[in-house]
Amino acid sequence: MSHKSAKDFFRPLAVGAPLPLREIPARPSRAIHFFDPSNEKMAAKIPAMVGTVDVLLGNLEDAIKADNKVAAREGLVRIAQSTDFGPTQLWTRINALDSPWVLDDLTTLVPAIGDKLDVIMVPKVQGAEDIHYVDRILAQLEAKAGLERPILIHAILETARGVANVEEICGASPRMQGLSLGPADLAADRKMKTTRVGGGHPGYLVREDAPRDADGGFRYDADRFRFQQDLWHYTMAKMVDACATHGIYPYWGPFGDIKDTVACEDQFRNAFLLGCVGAWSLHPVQIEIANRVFSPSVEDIAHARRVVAAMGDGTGAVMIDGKMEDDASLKQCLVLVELAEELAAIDPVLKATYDAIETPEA
Ligand SMILES: CC(C)(COP(=O)(O)OP(=O)(O)OC[C@H]1O[C@@H](n2cnc3c(N)ncnc32)[C@H](O)[C@@H]1OP(=O)(O)O)[C@@H](O)C(=O)NCCC(=O)NCCSC(=O)C[C@](C)(O)C(=O)O
Ligand SMILES: [Mg+2]
Repeated sequence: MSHKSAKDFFRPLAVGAPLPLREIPARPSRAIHFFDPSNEKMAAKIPAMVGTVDVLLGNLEDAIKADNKVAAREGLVRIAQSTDFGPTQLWTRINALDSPWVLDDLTTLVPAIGDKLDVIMVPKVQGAEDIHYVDRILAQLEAKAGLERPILIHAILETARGVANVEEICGASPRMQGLSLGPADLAADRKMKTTRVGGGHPGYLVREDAPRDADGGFRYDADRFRFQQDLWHYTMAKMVDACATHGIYPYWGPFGDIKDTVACEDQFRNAFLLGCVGAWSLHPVQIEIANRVFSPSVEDIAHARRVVAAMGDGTGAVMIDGKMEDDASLKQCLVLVELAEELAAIDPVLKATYDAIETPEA
């Protein structure tokens, strides 16, 4: 296998294409809100959603009927050209690389709205070769269109091979912005036996030990505590490590049970706690959940600022509320404080909330 030199990695892949980025900016992306640009009712709502959600994503792949693929592509061009997105990012999800639509997706979108598109989400990525293909064709199209900044790539992890190759996918191009977990396609590809789009399953559980009866035997009753386990823990943790290693961002994907906002919140919070920066929203009701869950809480920020103030130059150890704090726990607190600052910069309500927290004297 041949490897690029470190310097080659940051040279454009086509003459005249913009220089690749050396770091992926930490732009807030708590909710990636999906809409179908061929659905007129949905599309009509998009301009008014600018500023209420971090990312608006015009979906061209699954969930768009085959007969509407061209209308969705053209609808996205129209919406992008006629909307001022302000602080909100515009992303798209193109069709799969083996589909009859993807070449036209790329050759239409980049010249028409490449200056407005921040990120292109690529579904069903299997390995680095898929990223290399998109990387080169984007460079050619960017050069032709005279674009000044590179469009970034986000891969969906939704095949067993993609999961096995997750590290090479993350490191395949300086365009790589992040990964989302696609629980529906991944379940099908692995032949998992859940038919749900994300979430737990009542059959995937651990049961309390059988209690002993009076003569020292066991009572194997069905009626014992059961704890549902997380079907997605392994994949999510693997994805988070791969993204952190390569300096890109991990996301939970969709939660299909739109009416169960409580379980959606749980799924999103698990992802937040494990290191993800956001999740997808499929319906307007999920935007508020993601915005809340992927923003550090007032309690977390109050605590983190206390630790920052108490740690002075960042070395040594102190006691706060009976707990030891040191260099490492200070770093944990700085993760939350820095995230809060990034979010406050684009979310005035959150800024006011964080500003109102009493900060202790150093
Ligand atoms: C779930 C559905 C069918 C319910 O649609 P509905 O019309 O039944 O919902 P509703 O509650 O009746 O809608 C209320 C209002 O909100 C509007 N609305 C509703 N949704 C949206 C939206 N997203 N954006 C903007 N507006 C929206 C809708 O048009 C309606 O407007 P109205 O009040 O004027 O009548 C609908 O919300 C929808 O189609 N959402 C997007 C689905 C989607 O993008 N799926 C693909 C991503 S998941 C995936 O691909 C898997 C993955 C990763 O690949 C893998 O795991 O493998
Ligand atoms: Mg999928």
